[in-house]
Amino acid sequence: MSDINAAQPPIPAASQRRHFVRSVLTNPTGLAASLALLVVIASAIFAPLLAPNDPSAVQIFKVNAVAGDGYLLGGDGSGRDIWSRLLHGGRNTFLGALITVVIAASIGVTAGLFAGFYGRKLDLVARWISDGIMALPALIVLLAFYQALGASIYLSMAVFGVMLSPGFFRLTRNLVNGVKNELYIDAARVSGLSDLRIITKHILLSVRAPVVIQTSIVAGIAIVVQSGLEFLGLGDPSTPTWGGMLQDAFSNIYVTPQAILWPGLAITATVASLVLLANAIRDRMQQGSVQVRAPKVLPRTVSESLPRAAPDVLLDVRDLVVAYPANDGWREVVKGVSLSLRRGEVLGLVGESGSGKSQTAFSILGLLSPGGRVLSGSIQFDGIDLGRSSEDELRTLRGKRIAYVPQEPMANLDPAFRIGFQLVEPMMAVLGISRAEATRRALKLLARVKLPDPERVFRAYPHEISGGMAQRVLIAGAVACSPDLLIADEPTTALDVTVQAEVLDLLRDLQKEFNMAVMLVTHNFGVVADSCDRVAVMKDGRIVEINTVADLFAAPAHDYTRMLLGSVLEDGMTRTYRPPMTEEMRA
Ligand SMILES: Nc1ncnc2c1ncn2[C@@H]1O[C@H](COP(=O)(O)OP(=O)(O)OP(=O)(O)O)[C@@H](O)[C@H]1O
Repeated sequence: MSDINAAQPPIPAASQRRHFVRSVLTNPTGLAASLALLVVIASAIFAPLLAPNDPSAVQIFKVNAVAGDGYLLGGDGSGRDIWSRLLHGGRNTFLGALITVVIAASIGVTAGLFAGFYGRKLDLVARWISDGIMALPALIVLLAFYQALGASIYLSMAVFGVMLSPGFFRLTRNLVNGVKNELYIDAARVSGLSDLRIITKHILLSVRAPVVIQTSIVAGIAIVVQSGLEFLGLGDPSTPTWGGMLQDAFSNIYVTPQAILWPGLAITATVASLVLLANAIRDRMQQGSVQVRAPKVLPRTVSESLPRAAPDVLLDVRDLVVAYPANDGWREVVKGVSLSLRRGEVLGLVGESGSGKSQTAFSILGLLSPGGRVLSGSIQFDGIDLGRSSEDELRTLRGKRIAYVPQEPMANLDPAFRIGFQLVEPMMAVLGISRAEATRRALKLLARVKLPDPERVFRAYPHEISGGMAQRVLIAGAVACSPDLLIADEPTTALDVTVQAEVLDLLRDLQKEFNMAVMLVTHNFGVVADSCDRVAVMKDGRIVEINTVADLFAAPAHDYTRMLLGSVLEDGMTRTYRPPMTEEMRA
């Protein structure tokens, strides 16, 4: 069965939930399973209306009768209507399964939530109990309880619910362990929410999807086990159930072999539908976060022919429009951006949060988030039209000629591998060099980015180094193949202020050494002043001003630039330039 042992991001909004359900139903398996379940459940609910006969009424002349004469599917060994018993049997079978699922999920999920959240002794005790229950042979326990508690299959199913609760417990506990240290949980704690509210609101939300899958599977198991017990003769013979029908049909198999078909089919179809529905939900979850389906109509078209950029221009972006699907069509997040970057030049991309800086950078890298599209415009890199390049061509460019330094260094190193491995493998693949040569170069690069004791860092795992060291490692990896263009997306934001300055100095030195063009995405005009030749100011997905750093600081043309510079001045962050005081600023 699938891996459902991973917490999923919460699916918060009602509209997103609707999209989630819709996308499960657009999967043919999900749709077929849901329809089948709907039919079976509806016929069980409306059994008293749909059943033509009393399911317990015996007609002696209809014993093992063939279909017809008021008995749609024939009569059973006691002369009762198989069709009516099938409908009513569904009711009773579902009731048994429901009891099992409710008890298993309530005990298991509650225990898992609290044990996972609080850990320590509570977790230890809960695990002991769970392991103890799992060690019991379920069938023997059920038979013993049946003897002790009397002939009620529902009591047995309640006991079976307790036996299945460790499955829910383990799943939930593992999921909670995965999410309880997330920042949004810390934020909820800091905001003063009680533990109970955090557990029931935030944590339960993020673990519910795998729990839903588990519920579906357990319901299938409960139906099979209940039918099995009834087939063995347990349960109330006067109550119609699918398992009881199986037993009756089996004892008359040589007289009316077809009678076993109907309860068998009902059980098989229901259990298969539950498992297939669980698989469809799991498949949907594995596709990642909920996405809005892309509208079919594109508002603009990608330009057909590109005028060739000037020879010293390495990157030429023209009228770039990037959009994401929204409920009412496309939502443009980059709205006609044009910029160019010469070889060896450093361009700063500044603007407030959400102004489209990263989306501009990611479209150059060809790494927009799922759903994101370049709707129009063009991106030329050294004469290559990136909009028309295949994914393979882009991958080759990204590895070798266009490098990227991310915002969160730790999140971009794989915790499972040593630093050395993460530097050496890409170098071997991209440059086609031997492991020994790649190792030699990696050590040299680690020394070049001024990491103390490069040998130790080479052998270290990411958690054994600091954030600043991790960023140096990533910079070393980025320049390993002497790229022509380096895109650095707020490379110092996650770092300590003193480390920020060192990393910026390093980037500047490497830029000169490798004569790289650098696109530096930042909020910080101080960084622009220190590191860039030119700067583009973005607001609401557009470039409102682009100029050399000196001219822009000396005479900002746009109100928004002046406002940004004004706020920088208040923070005292600009180290080199001081913007001139405008009338507004004086006021
Ligand atoms: N995956 C996505 N789906 C939909 N919209 C997105 C997605 N990623 C980003 N956006 C939207 O694109 C817009 C621009 O985001 P972008 O990340 O480029 O901002 P930014 O200027 O880099 O901000 P910051 O400095 O905070 O990183 C924002 O309104 C954001 O909500």
